[in-house]
Order: sequence, then structure tokens, then C-alpha cells
Amino acid sequence: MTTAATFEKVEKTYKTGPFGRGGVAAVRGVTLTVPAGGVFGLLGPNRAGKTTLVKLLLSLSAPTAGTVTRLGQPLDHRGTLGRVGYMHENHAFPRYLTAAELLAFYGGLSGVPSAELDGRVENLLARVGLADRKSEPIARFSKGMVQRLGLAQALVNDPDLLVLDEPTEGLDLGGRQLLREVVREFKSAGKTVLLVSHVLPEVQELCDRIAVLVAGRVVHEGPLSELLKDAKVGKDRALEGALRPLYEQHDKGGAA
Ligand SMILES: Nc1ncnc2c1ncn2[C@@H]1O[C@H](COP(=O)(O)OP(=O)(O)OP(=O)(O)O)[C@@H](O)[C@H]1O
Repeated sequence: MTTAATFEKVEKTYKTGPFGRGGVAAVRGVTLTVPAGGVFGLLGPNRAGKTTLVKLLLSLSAPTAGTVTRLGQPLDHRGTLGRVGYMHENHAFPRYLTAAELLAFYGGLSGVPSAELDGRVENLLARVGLADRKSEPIARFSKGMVQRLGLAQALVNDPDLLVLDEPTEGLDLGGRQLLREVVREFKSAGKTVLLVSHVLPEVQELCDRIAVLVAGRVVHEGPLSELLKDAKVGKDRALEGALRPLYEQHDKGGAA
């Protein structure tokens, strides 16, 4: 099987406190395979360790133990990073750049040929509804506009693996619809989306397979339909317990 990502017996403990004597065990022995092609949901309550797994996959943080692969290669194969797009919840883009400058900057960093860059930037800005604001500095953008720009930035290198970490936070209805379209296009093109969320209905709508992470451990992994069936009929109490708060969060208006 070709894989988009694998984690084998992965641990991540963040050092904390004076002289790093304390520690937070964010990921505890995770073994997980994200197959290439399709939409994989990584689901779990706050502080479950979802973003930590993403950071390990993107070489933004190093595992304390275990092995991670990205697009079939070990993490030190940096070339695979140029085939990944990453959109997350809180973008800290340089605010003095214009939208077009930002996309050109990220496109250049990820190796987009310069002959293609201008056209791609124009197309993406149109796609995310920012064509008329392309020459304005990001400092003037609302949170939703920054999120739309974040989506364009994640697509600028035409990635094979798109990682979306809580992508709908701050997006309006139109932005969410756009995001769903992008996810479905990736799926039809045989590419991979890793969707991280604490909102079960969002994951339910888009994902083929999911892993549920609780307190740094994978408590379930498999096709979404099977997991929901098992949880519903109460066959698996641990899974039911893990999923309930995610539904409740949605019902209370925590949905993205
Ligand atoms: N740089 C860090 N230093 C110390 N602890 C950290 C660091 N980053 C994350 N943690 C801790 O690791 C645990 C997992 O955090 P992580 O952000 O991976 O969870 P998450 O599932 O993505 O949560 P959320 O849904 O709230 O974003 C939490 O207890 C968090 O406080």
C-alpha cells in the first residue's frame, strides 16, 4: 500500500518548567497509517495531541521516540515537504505583505517554477475570492480573509498531501463551502487530505477513514461508517465515550 503518512510507536513529550525538568506527554505510542488517496480524519477533543502529530509529520517538531514517514519517505527526506500543503487555524503571516506577495513568497519557497508562479497566484486568489484585494496588505484583512488566504497558500505548490488543521475556524459559510469543494477535488484527483478536527459532523461529511485520538493515544481507527455504527449500537464503550463530547460540542454551537 502506498502511504501518505505513517506513525510507528511514536511518542512526543514536550519539556516544560525550569531547565526542562517537567514534561507533557502529548503523544503516547501512536501507530497509525494514513493511506495515499482519500480523506483521512484525525478527530479528538482539545489537547488530545492532534496538532502535535501534524507538527511531527511536517518536521515542525521532532518525535521523542518512534518513526514517522511522509509520502513514503523518512522525515529527513526534505524534498517531500514541497509536496505537502498545510493550512492551520492561526496563521501568522507577515502583515505588511500583500496577498499576492505572500502567495508568491510561499510558492517560491516550495519550488514552484517562476514561469508558472504569477498565473498560479492569480488563479488561487480568484478561487478563494480575494482577487479584488490582492494588492492590499494582510494587515487590513479580517480573520475570515486571512483563513481564505491560508487555504490559497496551502494550495500554491499543488500538493499531493493537504493537511488541514481545524480549517473552518473563522471561515464564513461561503469559505466552508469552498473548503469542502477543495477537499472533494483532492479526493477525485486521487490525492490525500488529512483533516484534523474536534467537530465530528464536519469529519463525518468529508472523511473516508478516521482515527480518534484521546489523551495522546489512538483509541480507534478505521472506515468512518464502521466506527459510527459501532459507537451507535454501543458495542464499544471507549469509542462511544470518546465521541460523545465531540457531538455535544457541536450541539452547543462549537461546530465549525
Ligand atoms: N510547545 C508545547 N510545549 C508544551 N506543551 C505543549 C506544547 N504544544 C502542545 N503542548 C501540550 O500537548 C498536549 C497536546 O496538544 P495538541 O495541541 O497537540 O492537542 P490538540 O489535540 O491539537 O488540541 P486542540 O484541539 O486544543 O488544538 C496539550 O496538553 C498541550 O498543552
